[in-house]
Amino acid sequence: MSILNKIKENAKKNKKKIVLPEGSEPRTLRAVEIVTKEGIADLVLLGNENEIKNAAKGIDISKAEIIDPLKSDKFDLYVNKFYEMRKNKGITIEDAKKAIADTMYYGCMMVKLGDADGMVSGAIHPTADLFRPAFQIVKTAPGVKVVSSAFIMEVPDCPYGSDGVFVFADCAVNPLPDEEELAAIAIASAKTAKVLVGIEPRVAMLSFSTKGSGKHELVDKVRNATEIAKKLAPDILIDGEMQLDAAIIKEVGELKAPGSPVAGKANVLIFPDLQSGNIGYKLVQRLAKANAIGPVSQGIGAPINDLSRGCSVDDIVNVIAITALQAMQ
Ligand SMILES: CC(C)(COP(=O)(O)OP(=O)(O)OC[C@H]1O[C@@H](n2cnc3c(N)ncnc32)[C@H](O)[C@@H]1OP(=O)(O)O)[C@@H](O)C(=O)NCCC(=O)NCCS
Ligand SMILES: CC(=O)OP(=O)(O)O
Repeated sequence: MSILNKIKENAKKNKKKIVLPEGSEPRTLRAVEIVTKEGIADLVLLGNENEIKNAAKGIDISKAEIIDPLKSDKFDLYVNKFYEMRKNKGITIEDAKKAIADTMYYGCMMVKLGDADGMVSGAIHPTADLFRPAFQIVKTAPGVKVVSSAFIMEVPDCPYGSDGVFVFADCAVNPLPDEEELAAIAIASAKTAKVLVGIEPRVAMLSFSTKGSGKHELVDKVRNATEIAKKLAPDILIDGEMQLDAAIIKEVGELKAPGSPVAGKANVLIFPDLQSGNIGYKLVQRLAKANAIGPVSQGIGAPINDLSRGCSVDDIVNVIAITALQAMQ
């Protein structure tokens, strides 16, 4: 059974309520039909009811709940909660009303207050529009330094990684992680590989250099991050710095990083910054025709996940299933 089918089957065992703030977005509505028909999750669509119903003509969304934040009897409660959370940042009650009228903020507040188990958005909003309210309302999970994101990559006809399955991070959130943040991203991604994907993580800290072959402060940063991650999580197989070929191809790994427990067999690839991470996953997705599942949020206080604006209907179904599964953990 494919990873996705496993995730969907597990999600069905204990149906969770997932809120979708982009309530009238056409791909989202088609995903709603599939998710509710297959029984993967219960869904809430946010937005103006007429707009949602018009956009859904010919699509069966009858099993989903629709909430218009502006007409909701929870509106004032959410406004007051948000005001209390952010008043020390200088916001007024009017600012709080404006925020909660935005479906992204309303959805995050539903999750925060237990009115939904998770949230998925981002088919028409850029990533920052989702993560800002998520950071402000849900915040990071206890003990987590930084929220990051990972893609589960299924590369067809690929002998590398775990039979073509990889976790790539960070591809969506942190533009320029420092050494500690990079280490935290590596540890969080190993957990995603183990818990969500069910593979034993072998984490490569990627660079343009392998074990000192290149000299630059950017290389030093990846090497230092590797040491920090190893100290923080001695039970995880992490190594670096290394180039992508040394990380995934046995012969190159043996040549460039002899004795490494990870080189040549890495299945978790940690990119040094968001430029390389975001470009890297899209290259593999588009040129190698990989299934890119995500971005899956890591280290956030509740299951809130983004989509790429280039997502397909199936991508949305997949991220909803993952979010439901995260809500069970
Ligand atoms: C995610 C992002 C919006 C955060 O932006 P930011 O400018 O740091 O946000 P703000 O300064 O408004 O911070 C908002 C809050 O989030 C917190 N925060 C920011 N980044 C965080 C992170 N990675 N983890 C946890 N908290 C974070 C801040 O500490 C702040 O908290 P506070 O307001 O309670 O003090 C920004 O990093 C970003 O745009 N990233 C790139 C997204 C992107 O374009 N991806 C490519 C396509 S997927
Ligand atoms: C993850 C990602 O790259 O998102 P978008 O394509 O929406 O920018």
